[in-house]
Amino acid sequence: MTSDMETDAVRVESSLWIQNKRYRALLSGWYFSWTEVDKKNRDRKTVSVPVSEVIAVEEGQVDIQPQKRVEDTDRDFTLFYVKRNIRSRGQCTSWSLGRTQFCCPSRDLRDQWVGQLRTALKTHSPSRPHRLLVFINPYGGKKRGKQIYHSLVAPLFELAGISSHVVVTDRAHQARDHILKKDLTGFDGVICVGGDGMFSELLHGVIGRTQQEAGISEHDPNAVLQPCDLHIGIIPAGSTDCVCFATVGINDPVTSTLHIIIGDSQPLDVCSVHHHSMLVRYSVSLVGYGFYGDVLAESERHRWMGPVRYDYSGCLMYLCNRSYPGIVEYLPADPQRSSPRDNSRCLSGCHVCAESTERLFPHSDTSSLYSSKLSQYSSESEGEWVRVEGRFRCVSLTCMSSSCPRSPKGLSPSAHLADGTGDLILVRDTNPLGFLTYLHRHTTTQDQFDLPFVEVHRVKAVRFSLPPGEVEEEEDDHEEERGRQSNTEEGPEDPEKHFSHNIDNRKSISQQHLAEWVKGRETANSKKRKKVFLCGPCCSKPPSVSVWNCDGEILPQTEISCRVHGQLVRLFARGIEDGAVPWTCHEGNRNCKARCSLHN
Ligand SMILES: Nc1ncnc2c1ncn2[C@@H]1O[C@H](COP(=O)(O)OP(=O)(O)OP(=O)(O)O)[C@@H](O)[C@H]1O
Repeated sequence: MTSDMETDAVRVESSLWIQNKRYRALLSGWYFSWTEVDKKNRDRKTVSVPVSEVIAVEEGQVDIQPQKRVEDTDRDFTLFYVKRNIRSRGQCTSWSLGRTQFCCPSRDLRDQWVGQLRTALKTHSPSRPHRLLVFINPYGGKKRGKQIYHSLVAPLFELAGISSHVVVTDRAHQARDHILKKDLTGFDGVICVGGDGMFSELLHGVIGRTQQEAGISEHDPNAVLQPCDLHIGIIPAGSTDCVCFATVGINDPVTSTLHIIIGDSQPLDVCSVHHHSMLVRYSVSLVGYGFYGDVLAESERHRWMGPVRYDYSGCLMYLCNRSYPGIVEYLPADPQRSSPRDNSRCLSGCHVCAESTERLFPHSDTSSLYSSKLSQYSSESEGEWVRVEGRFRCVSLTCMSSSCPRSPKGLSPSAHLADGTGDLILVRDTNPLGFLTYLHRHTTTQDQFDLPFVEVHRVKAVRFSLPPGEVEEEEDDHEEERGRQSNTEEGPEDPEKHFSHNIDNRKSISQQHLAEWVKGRETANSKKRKKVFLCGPCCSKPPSVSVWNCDGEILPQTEISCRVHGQLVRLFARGIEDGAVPWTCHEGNRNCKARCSLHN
């Protein structure tokens, strides 16, 4: 074995055997690679694994599948690492656990290799988590959260030496409350096993706790929020796993677990939603009014259908052919930096997001990025608000592409995960065929913004209000609704009151309850409406006010203001990888890119 420790870059080299074949193994800088040597001493196939993607190095012959098996032999060691499963060209890859068993000529050499590899792992992966707090929603998705965690995730955490404290939730909002109130000393991150609803709980808990500790009021719409230290991990096990899909590229529990283990860190923009001076919610994927709000409200009434309720409600709402009046004001982002129509994709290592880190957090190196209070808007002037008034099929604001298996490009294909901006999509009233074309283009390669009734803007903030007449009616409706509820002994309390109360007390709000309230409001609305619209086969008197869908939750408020907070939280993810970059280099491969140490 030769070893060169004089320079910073460790270099260790020796012959190793895999199943009686001789390999030349090399640990050099950031990579561990092994090259098959044929009988004439010629190098053949090389496999190169970044040290940062090594999961564990174990003495002996070790396997963890189907269950843990250790054969403590003297001259063997087993390497576990991230293995990419290339599906087909252009498609996102899942990760799995790679395993290679090496045999050394002596025990001494085996111990040296194990020692050097473990040292390299510590040096090159300083930000791996050691202790995690895991929340499992036993009722999310197909109710397989516990099974997914215990069979797929826990064995990998154990292999990587990560200890975890597991909480199986008994009720909605338990995870959020736990993060807000309990002592989290010693935890390097919080993990949810569930869907977007569970992620949202963790998001609210982590942001809320960070602001409490920093003494910042979340209710102040203009507050500069403190970026959060505690990383969030998502093990997808819900019926909607959009955040996981948009930040990892695939909904796969093993892929997500491996990202958590190697300590990947993806900053994420978060949009705060306020109603006057009250925080309503935080959002990362969609704040949508009109069609997307109606579909959610309708789907909540059909929960018994399971995930198919979204398709059913989507069809129904399309047939209802509704549009809504509204006033949208937005604060444009700098058009020089990027545009929602520049055909770019925010992929792992995105330069737009990297430049934004420098802009959002000037005068800070990455190590101190989240340990000091930083003003991200200090160097920027606010700019001028733009006002748009009209009738809209939908108004959507998204801080990410919001791609999902159904719509691989997403709501806004060129949106960035961490550039401090969101994309505002305004779909004006149009004929049913036009709107169908818009919706259909989300599932094809055609540009959904290339339609005369659609506009898209990259923004820093948005305000939505109703035209004056509608405001009056809206307020009347609330009065009527309140009156109706106070007269009914068992009637639901006013959700707006209920919700603001809950924000302060961090209690749960039932979406079913809200959906009922929305239905009640629609009925009251249509009774009062003097104007009569013919909107489609399913209803003759449509409401003139819709609801907001905020990451899959219905908001009880209509007039809201939204502000994008750049890189407010961090996920254990790295963004969507470009599938074209090879991780394994076969010597002489012309596609070999910077990731391979052997050919650079
Ligand atoms: N033990 C529990 N009982 C009831 N609800 C819970 C429990 N734990 C979490 N929840 C709530 O369930 C909601 C949905 O959970 P999750 O996102 O994990 O699953 P999902 O199947 O994707 O749900 P949806 O399709 O409704 O978003 C979350 O908003 C969360 O607050």
